[in-house]
Amino acid sequence: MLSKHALSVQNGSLGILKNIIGNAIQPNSNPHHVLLKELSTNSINFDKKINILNNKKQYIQLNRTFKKELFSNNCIFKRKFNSYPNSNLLKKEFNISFESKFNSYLNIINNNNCNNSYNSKQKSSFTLKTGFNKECINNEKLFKSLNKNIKKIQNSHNISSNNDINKFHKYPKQTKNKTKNYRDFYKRFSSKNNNPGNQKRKFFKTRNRNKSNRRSPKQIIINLLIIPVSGTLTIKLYSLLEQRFRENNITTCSTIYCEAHRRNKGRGKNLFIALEEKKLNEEVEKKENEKEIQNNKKLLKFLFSIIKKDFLLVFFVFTVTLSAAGINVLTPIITGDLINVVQDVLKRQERFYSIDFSEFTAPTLKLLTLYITQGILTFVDITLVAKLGENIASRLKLKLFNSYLLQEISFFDANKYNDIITRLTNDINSFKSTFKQVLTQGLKCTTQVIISGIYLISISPSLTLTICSTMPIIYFSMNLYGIYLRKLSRKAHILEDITNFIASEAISNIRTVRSFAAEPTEMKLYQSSLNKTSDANTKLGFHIGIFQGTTNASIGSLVLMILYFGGKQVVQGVINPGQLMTYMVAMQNTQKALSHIGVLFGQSIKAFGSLGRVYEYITESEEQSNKAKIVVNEIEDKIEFKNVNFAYPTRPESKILNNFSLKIPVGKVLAICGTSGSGKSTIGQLIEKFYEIEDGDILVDGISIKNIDSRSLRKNIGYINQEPILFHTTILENIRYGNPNATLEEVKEAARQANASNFVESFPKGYDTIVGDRGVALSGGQKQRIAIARAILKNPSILILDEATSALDSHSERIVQEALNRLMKGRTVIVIAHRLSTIKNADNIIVMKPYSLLDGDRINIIESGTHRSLMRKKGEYYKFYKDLSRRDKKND
Ligand SMILES: Nc1ncnc2c1ncn2[C@@H]1O[C@H](COP(=O)(O)OP(=O)(O)OP(=O)(O)O)[C@@H](O)[C@H]1O
Repeated sequence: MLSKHALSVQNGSLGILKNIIGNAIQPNSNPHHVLLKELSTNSINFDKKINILNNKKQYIQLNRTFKKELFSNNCIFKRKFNSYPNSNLLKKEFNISFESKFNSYLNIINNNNCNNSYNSKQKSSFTLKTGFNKECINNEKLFKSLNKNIKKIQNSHNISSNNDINKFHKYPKQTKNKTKNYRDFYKRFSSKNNNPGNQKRKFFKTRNRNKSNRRSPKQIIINLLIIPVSGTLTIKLYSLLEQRFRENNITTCSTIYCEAHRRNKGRGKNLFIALEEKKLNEEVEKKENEKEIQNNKKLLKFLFSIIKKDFLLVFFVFTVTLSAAGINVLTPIITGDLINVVQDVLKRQERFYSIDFSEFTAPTLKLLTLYITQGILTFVDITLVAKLGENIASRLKLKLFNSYLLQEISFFDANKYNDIITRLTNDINSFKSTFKQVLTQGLKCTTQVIISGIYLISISPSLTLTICSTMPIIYFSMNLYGIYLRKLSRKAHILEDITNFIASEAISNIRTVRSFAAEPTEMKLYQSSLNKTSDANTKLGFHIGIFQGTTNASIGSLVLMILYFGGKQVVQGVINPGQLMTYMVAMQNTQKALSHIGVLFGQSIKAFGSLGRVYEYITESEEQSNKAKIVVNEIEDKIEFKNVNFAYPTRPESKILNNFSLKIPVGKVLAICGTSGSGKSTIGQLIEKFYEIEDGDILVDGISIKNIDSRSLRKNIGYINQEPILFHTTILENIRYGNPNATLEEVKEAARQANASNFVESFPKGYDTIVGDRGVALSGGQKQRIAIARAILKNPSILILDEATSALDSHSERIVQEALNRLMKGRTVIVIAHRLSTIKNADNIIVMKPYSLLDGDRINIIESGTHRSLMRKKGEYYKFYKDLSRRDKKND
């Protein structure tokens, strides 16, 4: 509230200040009064405002002209203020520090490039709207008392009401007599020691001296001629320039003011903010436009690079399409010829000549040839375009899929699964179909419109003119309605997507739905969404009906018009009946082609958008993969975290690791334990290079992980977590995922070592058993053992076990643990707390705490050492160990 108020005051003040400076407030309204009143009544608000402005400084850029103008104005203004004879008395009267307020005031003006130049009329309307006048009215009493005081002061100092300040204002219009005042002012204002007392004294002193002292002719010339003339000229020039400047800016100001007015529902208080926002928005808009142009250029280049591989195909499609368009234009002409022949024959029949049907043969044969050629061309066209479309779509899909596989893990955190898949399917498919249509229909329609248009004019220019005057009205109103229809269709599509999403989510989580007995809830949700979709589709159908009906009626009316006006011309002998027929068909074709072009235009914009989305993902992954990397074949020494600071890219504000340092020597076992959310799994993910670190470094054998090729690094790492994900394929293929070249024997051996062979062989189809989507057809322990067999085949030098057995019952856990123990032998192991025995025997144990729970700027590791040393310490690890052993005993 206060800040709004302050803004209003500031805006109002600025306007007044500008008016004072620009002499828009004439002598009777003493600028001091206005300023002093304002400063005194709004002292708190000014302070507040200054704080706001300081925070906003980064948004403010000074316009050079303005800066200059304000600077010069400040000087004049400051002089005026300082020249006031009794500012000290006023200070006392209002008990405020004028100097500081005034400086704050200047600060505001200096820091802000406000283009509000107003003339006096604008000023009054502006101040009225900003509420500044209200302030004045509210403080009328204060103002009156201020005036009284000023009068007292003036009387006590014998200063007439027509005081020097007012004379200064009048200066540009002053005549010879007033030159003296200017000179006095000039001297006084340029004086270094221009405090009010001194100035007053100097003023009278100078006057007296002027009377008594004689001057040299040179000095007289300087005083009487050069100073006033040059001064007058300078001021004239300045006011001229200012006038021009003001005129230029009035339009801007009123726009800004309207904006401010609108934003504040008519109160018009935030002019200043509106000004800043407008400028900021303009800059952002400009940058965005430039960026969009650049992006479109890149996109076209990308599209060209995709299409150019099928250059020959594109060439054939063009040729065939253009030929088909030519035939489409020729058909009505030949039809017209046929009609003329019929008419001739009929005329002759009227005159009792014998009928010769052979005359029909030529145009009929011509028409037949055209229809057959058109059929063949259409066939070739569709086949070629289908091939071209598929080629382009496949290339795009391959590129996009490849980009997905190369994306950083953070990409999958930031983007929804559905969006990712939609771009691969819907977006590319929509682009493909539109591309095909634009290439064939678009090209065909455009050619047809051009050739038919010329032909129509050549048959009857007057008829074409009459028809053309009505066609745009029909065409544009239909297009407008078409936009509305597309909006409705988009809405129906979205609702349909939501309905499908509700169904797919319920089905994919059917176990959860069942266990919570949530079937009725899901049903209700689905039904309500279905109802909405159905309503939207019904509405769409209704409007499509109106659209089609109106379109048909309009086309009918158009045909009628052609028949009416064309028929008249036939009777007048301007055109023959064949030409009328040709005209009618050609016009209908043109009209259809035009509406088709309109639809295609809308579609191509959408398709371009789809391609843009695909391209965005492709370029993102190219940026990732372009970073050159060092290949590591084997990790021989150690992995070292060096002062690592990390936050997940999707949640940059919550820090997970703070100044984290840790050494993991090769061949040793490191156990990480600590409270949930402390970042244990994060360490594993960083070693896998799933995320880039912000600060600090992770060194693998002394090489920064940033420079290491991710794939070569990951080949050395085996990651087994609580919930291993299997592919919807056979057990054999799932185990082989660890090493695609492994033989069946090697797979079986890995399964044996992972304690998986028994249960696999008990299945009727053995290793060929399909595990179901994400392995749903297997138990948790079985999935875990398949994952271990997979890791054994991969043979990694580093193993990360992230709570690998925590979701299993004690029997399965024992079996899996046995397999894990076998897997761990001879490898560097990072165990994220799960089994007491593993933790106990680890070479090093670290205990972590979430960064958010740490006091001050501490690191996440709160304890580290061997089991013995930590137990002796009886700290966090001791508590954790006791908890875990109690839980284990309970489970047993
Ligand atoms: N992909 C992610 N995006 C954003 N934040 C994440 C992501 N993964 C984890 N976090 C956050 O990072 C913090 C540490 O998570 P992490 O999984 O490393 O903890 P943890 O110690 O392994 O926990 P737990 O023992 O419960 O598995 C948590 O606050 C979590 O919410």
